[in-house]
Amino acid sequence: MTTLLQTIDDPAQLRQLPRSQLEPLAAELRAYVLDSVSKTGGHLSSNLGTVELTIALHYVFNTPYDRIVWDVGHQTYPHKILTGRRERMHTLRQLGGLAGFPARAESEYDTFGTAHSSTSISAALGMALAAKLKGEPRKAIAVIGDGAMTAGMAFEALNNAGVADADLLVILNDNDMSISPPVGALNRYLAQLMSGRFYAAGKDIAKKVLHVAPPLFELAKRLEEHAKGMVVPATLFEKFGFNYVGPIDGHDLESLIPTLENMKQLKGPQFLHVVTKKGQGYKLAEADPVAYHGPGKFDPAVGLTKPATPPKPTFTQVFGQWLCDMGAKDARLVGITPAMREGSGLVEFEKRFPERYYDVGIAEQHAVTFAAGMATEGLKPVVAIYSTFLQRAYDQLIHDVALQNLPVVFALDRAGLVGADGPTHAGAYDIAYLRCIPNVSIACPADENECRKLLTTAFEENHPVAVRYPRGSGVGAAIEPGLAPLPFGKGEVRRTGKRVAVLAFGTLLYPALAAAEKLNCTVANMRWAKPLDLELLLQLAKEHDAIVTVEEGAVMGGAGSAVGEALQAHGIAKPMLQLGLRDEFIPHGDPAKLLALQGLDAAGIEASITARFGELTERIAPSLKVVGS
Ligand SMILES: Cc1ncc(C[n+]2csc(CCOP(=O)(O)OP(=O)(O)O)c2C)c(N)n1
Ligand SMILES: CC(=O)[C@@H](O)[C@H](O)COP(=O)(O)O
Ligand SMILES: [Mg+2]
Repeated sequence: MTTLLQTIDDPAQLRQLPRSQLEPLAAELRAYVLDSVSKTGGHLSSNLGTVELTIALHYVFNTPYDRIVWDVGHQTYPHKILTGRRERMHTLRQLGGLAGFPARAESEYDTFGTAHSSTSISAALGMALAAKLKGEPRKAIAVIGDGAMTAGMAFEALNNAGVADADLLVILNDNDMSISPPVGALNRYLAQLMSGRFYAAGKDIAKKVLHVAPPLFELAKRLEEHAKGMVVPATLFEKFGFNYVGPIDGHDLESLIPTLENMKQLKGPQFLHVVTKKGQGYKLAEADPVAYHGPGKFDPAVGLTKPATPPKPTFTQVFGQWLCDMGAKDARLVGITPAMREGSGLVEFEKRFPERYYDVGIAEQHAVTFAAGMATEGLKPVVAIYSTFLQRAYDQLIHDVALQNLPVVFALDRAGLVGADGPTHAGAYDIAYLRCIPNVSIACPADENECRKLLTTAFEENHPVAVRYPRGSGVGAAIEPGLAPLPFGKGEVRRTGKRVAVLAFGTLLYPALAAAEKLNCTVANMRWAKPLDLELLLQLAKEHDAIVTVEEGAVMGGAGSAVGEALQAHGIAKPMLQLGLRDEFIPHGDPAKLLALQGLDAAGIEASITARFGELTERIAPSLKVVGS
């Protein structure tokens, strides 16, 4: 039997449905999302929460002519399903499959690529003003979550949009959650809006917007009424120049559709506040939206389960443990996260040291300058941040931390390829973007034990140091429990071979060792991309005919470039091969496969060395014995 959902390959078909069929459609869509995410893994709670909103938006607006920009984009699975991608949902976040976020290359309905948060209002305002300049009557809609709304960028856009003569609709999807429970004064304010006498049942609100009034007129009227003490104060969003409507129930199509239909006719900046529940409709996700924010595969009948045998600790866990241990030893340590408590491994630290734990919201720029301020007062801030999200705070890193040479530790998680999230989240650039900043050092641990030790080294230094480590686990090195550091700026030789020296930065040391074992190359674990261990480098250059560098980061400007620059500066001309991430955006997919495609697995490294320096190498052993593993 054909289901209702199967009849929708395009939102134009959705718009033909009678209103009475939308609720059954929502039920099917929700079940489809749950079923497909349980088979592929991916973002779940946020998608279960946007089912009705997605239907209502495509039902009321003439998409793709009207533009919907989804903030972060991790809530767009219902949108993907309704816009012709239903049958490809089983490929989600896999190599060659659908992306986990909106992607312009994937569909004309994905009007703007997102994944880093809080860009939607800016982008939609740009679209709205472009439409105006071109004389096109299209609408632009930004859908932004309460978490994403905490970022400075969202407020920069509101500030601009509130006085722009643009037909922009901002929809605040307020589920009272970020990935973890939301933080900050804005969250408190939104809670007040919901609990106070502003709150009205959806249908009443729908009536309120039935008469189409120019927003400025509405605002003037409200100000007048306020002066007379007749109404509650204008909301923050009205003060920003928006016509504010809400809050309304974001799961009630009978509220959403008439409200959107009416707001569609209004001119100028409009703001609709909808209230949704993260995980709506799947009891386990409703009860624990954090666990179901981005689960792996699971059986929906059972829910998430613990693996029978405990897996190797992830680098994130190694960091989290180190932070607690160092926090116990040194009361100056403070832990800072821009809204990534779980992902960055700070759950335990918050429990044990709540007074030294700071979740600042989705506010990377603020997080970095906030850390700088603390460092000026003698504290030792550790900013736990994904490599990709530190990109947001580049000026703060240079101007507020490095220029003043402040001792801030950057625990740079997700360095290198991250897999299913794809190019938006890959930590490909940190070595390149950090290396050029004076005073900043960069440690690249090769395994879990080194990670712990290098964090200690970083903490003991009196200047900014980043310790970069990848998503997931490494080789499973035994972790020494103490807090002993490794020497600052020093690497080590891990294998002595002939003629070709392979210099590895980070976890690719292990495939490099495997490749070198076959070709009888020397391998150095360089550990620091900055400062380079010059003594070791010059020694290796003297003793070998060729140098190969290996890193899980962009080749351009990366650690290999640093080696080339250093050799040149010392007047050493050596044939060099730089292996790392190519100058391209690397798609989503299984990280091991992606690394292999980049030629960064053992076989790829061996093949590249053979292709370039084959005559210098000796093929010595058929086995893949890895030194030190
Ligand atoms: C710049 C940036 N920082 C952090 C993140 C990680 N992140 C993804 S979703 C999310 C929470 C977003 O909360 P909200 O906008 O309320 O959406 P919800 O998850 O509640 O649906 C965070 C912190 C990100 N994507 N981009
Ligand atoms: C959408 C977003 O930015 C996060 O949910 C991210 O996908 C989390 O990534 P990790 O799974 O690596 O923590
Ligand atoms: Mg939210």
